Amino acid sequence: MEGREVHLILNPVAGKGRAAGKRGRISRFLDRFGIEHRWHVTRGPGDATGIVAGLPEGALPVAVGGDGTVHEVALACIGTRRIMGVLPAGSGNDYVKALGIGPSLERGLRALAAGCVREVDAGEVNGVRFNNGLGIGFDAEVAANVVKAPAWLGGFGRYMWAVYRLLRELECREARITLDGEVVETKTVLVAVALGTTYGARFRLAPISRLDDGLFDVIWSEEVGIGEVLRLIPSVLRGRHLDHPKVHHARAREVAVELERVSPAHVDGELLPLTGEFQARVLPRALRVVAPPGE
Ligand SMILES: Nc1ncnc2c1ncn2[C@@H]1O[C@H](COP(=O)(O)OP(=O)(O)OP(=O)(O)O)[C@@H](O)[C@H]1O
Repeated sequence: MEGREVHLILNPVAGKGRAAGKRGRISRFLDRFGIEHRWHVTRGPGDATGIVAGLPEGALPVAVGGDGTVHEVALACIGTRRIMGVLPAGSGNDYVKALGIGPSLERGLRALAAGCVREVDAGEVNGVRFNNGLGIGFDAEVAANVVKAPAWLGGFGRYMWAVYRLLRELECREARITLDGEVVETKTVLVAVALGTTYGARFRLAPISRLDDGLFDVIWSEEVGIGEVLRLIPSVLRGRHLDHPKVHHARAREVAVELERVSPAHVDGELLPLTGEFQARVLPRALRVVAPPGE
């Protein structure tokens, strides 16, 4: 990190407000390593992207929050040469799992001090960029309902609350999925177009995804009922669902998904405008992130 001014982009409400309390520990750690830093506190959704876009060239923004904050910082860095860092401090810390940092703030700080930079893939769907993944269908309905869950349940608890609430109205949709020109027709409960491994605070939907292979890992189900989804949930938590006969996996650079009806969808947990047509493509190694070296 030599010579680079570190700009910590803190989302004070992340982690149910606990992120703000980590400020002292982070500053002490960086001071010990002689890393100059400045704090920026976000004031609402979208603020982090604007703050990072306004930083001088060569400054290194570090998202201090959850996946929403990482997504907003990444939006200002994808496709530029700007390097970003991540210090996990949210309720959902999915992206850091794929980066090899995991949910530990200590590991994030050590990675920052070591200063190893990885070039990783980003994605774009219908013109919207993302760093971790696109989810269409059930996954996004859950993301939309998580906000209604009681805060005391925590990130994973709130996600499970939404999953069980939505199971009663579980719906599979006719879908035409095109993977680098190969067409699959199916009826599905969800299609995940993944860069990272983990979604919804703990679901290892794409356990074998790599961040720098230039490919999406696409996972989709065939038509499934409530009982099957209930049985699949523990497998997805452990990342063991890919050998289930109704779960499919493929890799592709370009993915199109056409649904019979509009469906909720999200990128990195942020909801997209309702549509039934999705055109996604990988942006190979378009993002530079401070992270432990990849294997
Ligand atoms: N000052 C603020 N007040 C309210 N919301 C904010 C503020 N700053 C940022 N945000 C928004 O908070 C949202 C959630 O942040 P983030 O994902 O980083 O934390 P989290 O604890 O993991 O949250 P969640 O569990 O809701 O995903 C982001 O979408 C961001 O835009």
